[in-house]
Amino acid sequence: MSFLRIENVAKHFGSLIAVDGVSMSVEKGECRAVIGPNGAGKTTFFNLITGMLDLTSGRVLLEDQDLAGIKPAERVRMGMARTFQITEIFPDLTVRENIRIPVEIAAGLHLAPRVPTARRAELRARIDQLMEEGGLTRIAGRYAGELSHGDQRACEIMMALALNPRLLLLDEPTAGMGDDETHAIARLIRRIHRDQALTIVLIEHDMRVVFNLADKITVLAEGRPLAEGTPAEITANEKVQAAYLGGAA
Ligand SMILES: Nc1ncnc2c1ncn2[C@@H]1O[C@H](COP(=O)(O)OP(=O)(O)OP(=O)(O)O)[C@@H](O)[C@H]1O
Repeated sequence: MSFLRIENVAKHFGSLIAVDGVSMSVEKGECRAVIGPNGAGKTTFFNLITGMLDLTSGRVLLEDQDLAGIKPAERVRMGMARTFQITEIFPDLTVRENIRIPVEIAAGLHLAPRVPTARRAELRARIDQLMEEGGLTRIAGRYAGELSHGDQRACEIMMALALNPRLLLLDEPTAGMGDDETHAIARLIRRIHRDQALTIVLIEHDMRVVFNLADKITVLAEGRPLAEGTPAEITANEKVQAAYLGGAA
């Protein structure tokens, strides 16, 4: 049984076919990269997995459970967390306040009028732990909106992790970053993947990051599956070279 199984999914927007017959099986603990030229359907494919878009056809199964009809918020409760191409954090809150929100949600205490003292200490410890793991402790009191792009992304990733996901979906985690920030985020993702044996699916344009992190790669082109394999197999694949790595991106 694959942890996440996508069966022949399609998404049509009127006459435009954004995703056309894509299947993918991801094993527990795997880091899978989804790559492809601009407009290949990667983000649409993600939105079909998280339930933000309804499928035109096909099936998405998490641990053999068909997710048809299950809303995005419920999928988060089932252990699916994601980050977005454009970072989604609260700019007017500090880093610590940002992390506190999903920690409270995960504990079932968000906006609770009274939090028992014992649980308050437990929440504080969890927030501290997440900030430490994300390299955020040094900037805990800074407003998120004032941070560098890389620190904002690290904050967003740790917010997703605060929900205790079993599957983490990352949409272009290094988009718009310079070399140093890209390396820092790639290191963070590798550490999370290794330490927590988390299943990760990421869309990524930076091939150094993809080849560094991914156990397997799925290549999309014009909404269709083009190839799937290990980084070495994808590098050697002539169809991929022609359609993508050759410069079409
Ligand atoms: N809500 C929508 N309505 C209509 N068309 C859409 C919608 N979302 C995406 N599309 C179209 O579907 C196709 C695939 O888009 P998508 O954003 O999934 O590609 P992508 O591979 O993620 O691209 P990029 O790498 O540029 O982010 C594109 O032609 C896009 O214009």
